[in-house]
This record gives sequence, C-alpha cells and structure tokens, in this order.
Amino acid sequence: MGCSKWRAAFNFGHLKVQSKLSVFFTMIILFTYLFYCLNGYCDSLPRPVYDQRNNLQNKMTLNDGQSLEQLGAFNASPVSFVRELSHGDASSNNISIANNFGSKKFPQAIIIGVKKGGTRALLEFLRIHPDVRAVGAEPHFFDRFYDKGLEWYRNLMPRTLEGQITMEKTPSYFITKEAPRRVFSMSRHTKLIVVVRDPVTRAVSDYTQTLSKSPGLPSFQNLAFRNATTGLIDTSWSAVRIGIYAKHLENWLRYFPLSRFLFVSGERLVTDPAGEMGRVQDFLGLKRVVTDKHFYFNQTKGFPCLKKPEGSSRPRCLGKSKGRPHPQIPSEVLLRLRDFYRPFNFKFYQMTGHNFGWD
Ligand SMILES: Nc1ncnc2c1ncn2[C@@H]1O[C@H](COP(=O)(O)OS(=O)(=O)O)[C@@H](OP(=O)(O)O)[C@H]1O
Repeated sequence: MGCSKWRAAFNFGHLKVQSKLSVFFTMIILFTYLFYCLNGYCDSLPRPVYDQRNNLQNKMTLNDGQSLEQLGAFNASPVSFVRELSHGDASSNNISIANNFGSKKFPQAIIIGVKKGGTRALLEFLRIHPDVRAVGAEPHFFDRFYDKGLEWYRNLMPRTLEGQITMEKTPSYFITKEAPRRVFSMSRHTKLIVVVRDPVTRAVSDYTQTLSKSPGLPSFQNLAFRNATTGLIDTSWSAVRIGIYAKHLENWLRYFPLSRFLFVSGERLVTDPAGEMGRVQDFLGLKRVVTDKHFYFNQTKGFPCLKKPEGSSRPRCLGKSKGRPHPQIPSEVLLRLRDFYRPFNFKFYQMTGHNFGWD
C-alpha cells in the first residue's frame, strides 16, 4: 500500500517534470523562431507556392516582355508573419514590425525624376496615404542595378495588401537612356510621375548639392559655360543636361503614351502642396486623403512640412539637404542660362500640354 502510494506520487511527479520540460522546450523553439524572424531570416525560409509561381512569371516576363499584371502576379495572396524592414533613407531609418501580411509587388507607379525637382517631398507626402507603400531609399534598379534582376528589385519593395499601391522614386531614371525600355519590360502599365522644376533653379540646386560635398568645386559659371566670352553653354555638364526635359521625355515617349505620365510642378509642390497632391492622388486612382489638413508652412524652413508624417504623430519637415540656401549666382549668368533653356522649355510645354511658367 505504502509502496504503491510512493509509486503513484513518483509517476505524478514524473509527469509534472515531463510537462514542464515540454513547456520549456516549446518556449525555446518559440523564442528561437522569434529571434530568427526578428533578424530578417524568415524570408529565406522555403517560399510559399504563390511566390514560386511569381518567380516563374518573372522569367516569362523577361522572355516575352508580357506585363506581370497580365499574368496575375499582382493578385498574390497574403504570406506568413515576417518582419518588415522599412527601406527608409538615412533620416527615416526606422524598423517597424507592422505589416505582417501582404506581398511584395513591383511598383505600379514610379517617381522617375527629376533630380532636385522635389521628388523626396512628393514621396514623403504620398506616404501618408494609407493606400500607398513606398521604398524610402532610391533603389536605382533601372539605371545602376539592372543586372541584379527583377526578383532582387521586387524584394526591395514593401509588402502591400490588395488595393495598396507600391511605389519607389529614383530621379535619375528620367535621364537614363535604357530606363524606359527596362521599365516597359517590367510592366507597360507602370504610371510615371515626373516632378519638374524651373531648369535654371534646378541646375543651381544641383550645383549646391555637389558643392556641399566638394567645397573646392569651381564656380557655377565656370562649369556652366564652355566658353565664357561667347556664353556657350556646356551641355555635357550634368547640372545643365538634366534640365533639357524635352529631350529626355522624347526618349520615354518611345515606350509610354503621354497618358501614362503625370508632370508635377516642383514650384507648386512648395506653394500649394495640397493642390498638387490632389492631382497626384487622382492620377494614381486614390481617394483624396492627403489634403491641406496635413500641411503647415514652417517659417524657419521656408517650406511646407507635414503635421503627421508616416509612422509618427509629430510634425516633421524634410532634412537639411532639402531646401538648402543656394549660393549667389551672377544675374547675367542666370539670364544666359534662361535663354538657353527657353526653346527646350517651350517644346516641353507643347509635349506635355502644360505651361509651367518658367519663362
Ligand atoms: N516641403 C519641402 N521641403 C523641403 N524641400 C522641398 C519641399 N518641397 C520641395 N522641395 C524641394 O526639393 C528639392 C530637392 O529635390 P529632390 O528631393 O528631388 O532632390 S534629390 O534629387 O532627391 O536629391 C529642394 O531643393 P533645394 O531647395 O535646392 O534644396 C527643395 O527646393
């Protein structure tokens, strides 16, 4: 009797130890999995079936040039819990654990230019929209990293749910010869946004940026003129070349109809951000969620800033490299440059059907 009581007690104790051990091991497995995921390795786990299908579709895209939408890749279903690393630029390098569902899709809309036009402002304003998800940093896929392949590109994208738009911005696409053909072969339905700004101011802005990195840079006029006495403009200088918008647009129009483009005025993006954002949201087929309620004019910065940027409840202006004071350039130099751009600007107004009022 006494013996069997001990045996029962021992068995019971044994069971308790066993269940404690199994709880302990389950916890270890769970924590290891969580740790694994938080370090971003979940993506390297075997892919869900839909992903393999997309991979196949990508290969088909490369072979026959058909768009992915036609093949149904944009209708991919939700995937498992994965940490999302926001690809923000240095100023918004925040890690979020949100957005566990959805899939990485090719961008349906790209801000392709122009450098110093106000592209960062536009992207940050768009990111407030709940139906827009964008890569923060510039991927430079269609100009620098095309060799890495479309899968590499798609992997850079944030996850989106059905109805959300994936976006990126890389202003150098606009002046890259191969970019139109490459974007077209990804999807001919891609919406293209170009933020344009008075090419003279843009050139000075471009020069200011280079000067901030290389203080020993020759003067603006030294770089802008091939011959100072004749006033011949050096079109090989990128700060000048980028502003010949008509020439770059011609290259894009070989692949995309005008209806696929939206030209945003860089000037109006500063003076009337809500108005310009209304046009952008209409073009993207989005509800007009971003309105004048989202902006306030920051007197110190001299630019509109966001009351509530994406992922924050505090007002925020763009970083110091946006809205920099420009060096004083002699007025005759600016006038000469303005004369140089005039015919190109008119051609651009004709091509786009929009007078930007730079002349
Ligand atoms: N809201 C707001 N805040 C700050 N800056 C603004 C804003 N809206 C437009 N801009 C103008 O954006 C210019 C920089 O353009 P980008 O963002 O296209 O530059 S870049 O090509 O990505 O380097 C930048 O050029 P600079 O003034 O020469 O610095 C600004 O004039």
